[in-house]
Amino acid sequence: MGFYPGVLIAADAQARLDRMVAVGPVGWAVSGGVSGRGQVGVRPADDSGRMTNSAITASGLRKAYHDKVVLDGIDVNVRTGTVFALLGPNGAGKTTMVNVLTTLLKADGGTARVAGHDIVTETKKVRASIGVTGQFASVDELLSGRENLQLMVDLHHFKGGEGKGVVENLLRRFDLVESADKLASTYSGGMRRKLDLAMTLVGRPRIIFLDEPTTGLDPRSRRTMWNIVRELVADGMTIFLTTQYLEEADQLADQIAVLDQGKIVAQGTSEQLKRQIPGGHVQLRFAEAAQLDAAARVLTGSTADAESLILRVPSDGGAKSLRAVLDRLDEYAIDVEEFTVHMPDLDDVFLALTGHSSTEAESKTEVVTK
Ligand SMILES: Nc1ncnc2c1ncn2[C@@H]1O[C@H](COP(=O)(O)OP(=O)(O)OP(=O)(O)O)[C@@H](O)[C@H]1O
Repeated sequence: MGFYPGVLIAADAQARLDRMVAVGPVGWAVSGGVSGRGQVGVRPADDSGRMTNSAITASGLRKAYHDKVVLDGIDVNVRTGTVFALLGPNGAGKTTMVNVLTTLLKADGGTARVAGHDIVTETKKVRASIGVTGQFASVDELLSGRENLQLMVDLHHFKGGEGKGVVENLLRRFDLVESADKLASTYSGGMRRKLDLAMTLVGRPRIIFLDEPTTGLDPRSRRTMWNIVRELVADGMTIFLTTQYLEEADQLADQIAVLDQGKIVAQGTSEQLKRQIPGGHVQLRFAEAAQLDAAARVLTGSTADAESLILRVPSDGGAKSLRAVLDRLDEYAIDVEEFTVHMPDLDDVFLALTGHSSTEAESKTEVVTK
């Protein structure tokens, strides 16, 4: 699933222009430098005009396709200037959630406000406040990077020189200067994603929806995208991110919601989620069954797997408890082949919460583009 933010932007250029005029002249931070959290972001106001700290709120959102329930009463609260990650395997309903919040799709029930505006009754205002990049970039392949950006600028009707400044600054900020005049069709997957995001930023959105921004990217491009996201948040933007990568949510998100079969099965910080499952353990591999049995007898609470000759010993991963395990083995002259410390990660969380691993989702990951 994915969608084409270009349609959204084109349909709403005037509203964005109105907002930009209200906000003031365009001035891009070339370096993407830190300007302080919350400094740039304007707090949304609710109907009574009160300022709120929530960039996005949703309550009881429901959506079904025929008899298939995709969103089954979703509640979220995304604080302004933070990264919120909606984590789930393929088909969990992530794109549907993004489409509903960005007003591209009507929910069957529930309410939501984005940038303080109701997604049903204030569609235009919502659209004027957000930027969206999907899994499938809205980049026009027959244009160069610079031309794609210029097209966005033209849609926003910047005045004269201001528009040129925006294009050049974004090219520099996203490290696209060298390839600016090459056709986007020659860009790598990572470059295309960067260009897509740069195009979204032309409208100076306060809230950005990134629908699986790194799916299919190689590890280096993924890290580049993570750094860009961190810079955007440092500049005061709010990011609603969907991902099927546990590490991505762990790395970027202030809050993570785990979506499974239409429901949010857990929500919290990465640390809070990790705390919901049993603690870490030390894994010891032995060369012989006799050694495994001996170790199992002297290390209390351990569980042995005779086939793999592996013993799991509960541990907090701290130096003290690790030393205690090794000292005990020494004391009984038991030789260990391999010693690894395993602290719980989000994959363990997913397994504990949903009863199934996220491996299914990750193994689907499409062809990696360089
Ligand atoms: N227009 C549609 N008509 C019918 N079913 C749909 C439609 N759009 C999505 N679905 C179904 O709804 C479910 C959720 O889809 P969605 O795209 O929201 O999931 P996702 O978590 O974004 O997954 P992916 O990572 O594969 O994009 C899937 O089973 C999908 O097949």
